[in-house]
Amino acid sequence: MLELRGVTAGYGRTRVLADVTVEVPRGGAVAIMGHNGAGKTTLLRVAVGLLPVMSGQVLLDGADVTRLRPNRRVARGLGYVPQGQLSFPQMTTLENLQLVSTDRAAIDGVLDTFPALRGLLARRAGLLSGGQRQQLAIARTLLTGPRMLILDEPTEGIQPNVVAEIESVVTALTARGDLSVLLVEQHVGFALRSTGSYYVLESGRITSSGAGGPDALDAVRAAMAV
Ligand SMILES: Nc1ncnc2c1ncn2[C@@H]1O[C@H](COP(=O)(O)OP(=O)(O)OP(=O)(O)O)[C@@H](O)[C@H]1O
Repeated sequence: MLELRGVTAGYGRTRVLADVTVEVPRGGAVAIMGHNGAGKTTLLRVAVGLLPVMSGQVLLDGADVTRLRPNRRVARGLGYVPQGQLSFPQMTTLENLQLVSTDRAAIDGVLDTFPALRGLLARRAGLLSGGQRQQLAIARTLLTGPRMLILDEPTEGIQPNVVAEIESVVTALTARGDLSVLLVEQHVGFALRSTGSYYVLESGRITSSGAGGPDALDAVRAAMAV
């Protein structure tokens, strides 16, 4: 479970987030939506500990982690997949995974969620498609065994015909029940289908929130049209 309580944060003296409160329940999945520049990545960076709060608190499984460094949060079960499908391009898919764990059983377990990667283990990551590289980035983070997974725009820069593949991976993860997920995603339909609740962030403030599902589509579109 992850909670941001009344978080105000930004860069230098510039405030980007103002009094933001977000809760991801244990085993639940939450989507954050909003226009470019609304502060979504900033919110995730605060959750992970890459950016300090100006005020407010971050709680992980009920414990106050506001002052903990990112590596200490990871040790407590936080996993973060930043934007950009990051991988080491000269290394193979398998070698990229082995940077986190050389336990073949653990790698096999994670690959169950990424059947597309199984046949690509010997291929250099630099030769993978954007969608495949995104799956590799998520798989690598899953190898750290997180209970709380943070995904920043997994479909960013992905060809439209592969977005459904990423959606099915994310949906499989959010359906697991033993993993909490915080998802930033521009594709509103995908975000609502794969999560249980949503928040809309506009100019650093939460302007709308509610239960997810297809019924929320109109509410979110209206909130984002303002
Ligand atoms: N390192 C930084 N230094 C100064 N300002 C920054 C920095 N990173 C982001 N910002 C500013 O903070 C605001 C919010 O940026 P952020 O990346 O959190 O938005 P976002 O909602 O994730 O946008 P996008 O959908 O484009 O990724 C923007 O005005 C941005 O210019």
